[in-house]
Amino acid sequence: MEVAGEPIRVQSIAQAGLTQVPLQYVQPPQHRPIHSSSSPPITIPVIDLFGSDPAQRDLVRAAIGRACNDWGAFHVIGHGISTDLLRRVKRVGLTFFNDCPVADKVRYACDPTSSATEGYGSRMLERDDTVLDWRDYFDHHTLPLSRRNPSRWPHFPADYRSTMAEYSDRTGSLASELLELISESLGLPSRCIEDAVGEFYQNITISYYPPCPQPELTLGLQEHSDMGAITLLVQDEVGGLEVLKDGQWVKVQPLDDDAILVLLADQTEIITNGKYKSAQHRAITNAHRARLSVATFHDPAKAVKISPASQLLSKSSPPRFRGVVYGDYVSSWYTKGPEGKRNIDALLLES
Ligand SMILES: O=C(O)CCC(=O)C(=O)O
Ligand SMILES: [Fe+2]
Repeated sequence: MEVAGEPIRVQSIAQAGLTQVPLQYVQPPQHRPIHSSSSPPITIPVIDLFGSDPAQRDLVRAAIGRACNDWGAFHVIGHGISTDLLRRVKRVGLTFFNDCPVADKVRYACDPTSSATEGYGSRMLERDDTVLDWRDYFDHHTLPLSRRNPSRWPHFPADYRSTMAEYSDRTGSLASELLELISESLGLPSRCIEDAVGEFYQNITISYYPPCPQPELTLGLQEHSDMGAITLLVQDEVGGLEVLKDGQWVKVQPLDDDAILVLLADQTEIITNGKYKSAQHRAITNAHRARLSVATFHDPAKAVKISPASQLLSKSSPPRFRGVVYGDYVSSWYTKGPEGKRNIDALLLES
C-alpha cells in the first residue's frame, strides 16, 4: 500500500477499501460537517469583469466592493483566462493523481519535516497532535520566476509543466488586476494593496480529496482563512468547498468551467484595517467521487512587514491590527494551526 518509510497518503488509505477512517482523521464533534441539504439558499456573488473593459470599470469596482464587504469571496467570469487553460490545469492535476503510480508520485514527495515545501504531500501542519485532513496535494512554487523550477513538478502527463507555468503567469496578472479593483473600491490608489504586499510570492496547490468512507466524521481541509493576500481557486464539478457567511457554512457550487473563485486572505484584511475580512472556508468530503481543486496563493515575501494602510487611518479610525512580519505570521500559522482565524485574531488591537 505504501512505499516503506514514506508518509501515508490519503489516496492509499482510500484505495485500501476501509469502511472506517483511521482515528487520526476523525474530527471532534464540534468540527464535523453537517451533511444535510440545509445549506442556506444563498449563493456567492458572481462578478463579470468584462475582459477589463474600461467602460465597465465603475460597475465592476462597485460589485467587487459589495462582495468583499459581504462575503470576502466571489466568483469572477469574463476574467480573460481561457476556458481551455482552466480545463487543462484541472486535467493535468487529475491525471497526475489518478494515473501516476504511487512509486512515481513519491519521487516528488515534499520534505515531511518542514511546512510549505514544494511537492507531493498530505500533512499541512507541523504539529503531530492535530486531526488530519482527508487530502493529498501537490504544492508548486511558481513566482517570482527565481523560485520557479518546473523540473521539481510532475513529468507526467507530458504537458503538466508547461500548463502549470502558463497558469501561474495568467493567474499572477489576474490577482494583480483584482487587487487594484479592491483597492479602488475602498477609495484607495489602485496600487495601494499591491505596493503593501510587494512582489508576489505565488504558490499553486493542487488538492486531491479521495472518496471517504465516513464523510460525516471527516474534513477534506479544516476550516481556515488563507494567510497571504488573495487566492484564486478553481474546482471540478464534484463540489465540497464551503465558505462561512454570518456564522453559517454555505456551499460554493461549482459553476461552469470558466468561473474562478476569489478568496480574500488575511494580509488583505490587515492592510484594509479590517474593512474587508478574509474568507473562512473548508472542504468537506464525500463517499463516492474524488474531488480536485487548484488554489493559487499570492503572498508577500517573508521579510515584508504588513500593517494597515495609512490612508485608512485617522483619529476616528485607529489601526485595528498590529503590524506583522509576514514570515512570522506564516511560522505561527503552521505551528499553531489555523483554527478558524486565530492567527489574525491574535494581531487585533484593543479598541
Ligand atoms: O479544495 C478547496 O476547495 C479549498 C482549498 C483551500 O482552501 C486551500 O488550499 O487553501
Ligand atoms: Fe484555503
